[in-house]
Amino acid sequence: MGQIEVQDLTKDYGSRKGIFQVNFSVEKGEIFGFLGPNGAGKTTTIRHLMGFIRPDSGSVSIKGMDCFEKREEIQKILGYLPGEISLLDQMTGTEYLNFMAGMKGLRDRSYMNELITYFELDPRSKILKMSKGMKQKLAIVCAFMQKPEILILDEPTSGLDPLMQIRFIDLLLEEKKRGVTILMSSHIFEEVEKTCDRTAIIREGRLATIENMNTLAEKKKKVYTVTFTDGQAARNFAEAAQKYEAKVLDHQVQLSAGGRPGEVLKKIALADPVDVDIKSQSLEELFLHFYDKEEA
Ligand SMILES: Nc1ncnc2c1ncn2[C@@H]1O[C@H](COP(=O)(O)OP(=O)(O)OP(=O)(O)O)[C@@H](O)[C@H]1O
Repeated sequence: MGQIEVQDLTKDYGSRKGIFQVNFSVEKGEIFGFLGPNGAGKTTTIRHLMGFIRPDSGSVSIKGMDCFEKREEIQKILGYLPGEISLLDQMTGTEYLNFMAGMKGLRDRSYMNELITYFELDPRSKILKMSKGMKQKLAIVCAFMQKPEILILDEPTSGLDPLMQIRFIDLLLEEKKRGVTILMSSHIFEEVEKTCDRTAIIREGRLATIENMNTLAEKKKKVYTVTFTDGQAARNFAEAAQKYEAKVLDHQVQLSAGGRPGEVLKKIALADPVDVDIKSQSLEELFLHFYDKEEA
């Protein structure tokens, strides 16, 4: 059984809003991505995991504990980063972190301080006066500081600048090495691609697909741009490589093909070109159609 189990989870808000028959599980040590357009049901699913809402039907459990019945126990062991952060505005960042550390029974504050330094956060000012990015950093420190074995992260990098986004991804990869189980919703394909083992796409409250990121690499189309010394050599090669949708552009030929690259590369090698450039389709190109209402 997975660390996180979601079975036939349904919450019907009426007017076709909500989540319907959602099924997935997340194994120990796995990073599971949760993608989908605005209003698809990511936050609603996550709020069930935190025990904030009770399912209409189906079940949600973490480490075998029902998320609603055992919400107090579960919230204690989880690191949680909410999508919309509401912090205690009148406190300073430092007061807030100390308050939260106290609530979680965290004695050793050394990792908390390491995280503050790592994200270059100055927690001394009042939360009210903090920028969106600063508040996000504060919430990240709060979610990670107790080194939880399970992390639930709702759009964790929203509001972070590009450098901090990279730092966050590195932190996730470090946590993964520790064997932490992570469920993360996101709108950023690149961070999902860099970190997740599997990714689910939710659309209009229903799971559209769950993809394993390793096997996904094989599904991705690749575009091979093959350069020859002259146009005639390019045209000859294109003729021989028609099955790969060959297109001639002056003395270059573009081929595109899915699957493993071995067969195409052999064909290219036989033609002895001067150069080859290979580009893989991005996760965005592969997944974007799930965001298109027309296609739904
Ligand atoms: N308490 C509620 N009452 C009625 N409808 C709700 C409630 N909470 C959420 N919804 C609706 O359920 C749907 C799913 O919302 P949810 O916040 O889970 O989406 P999301 O995938 O997290 O979106 P985003 O990417 O915009 O954050 C939306 O249509 C939303 O309006």
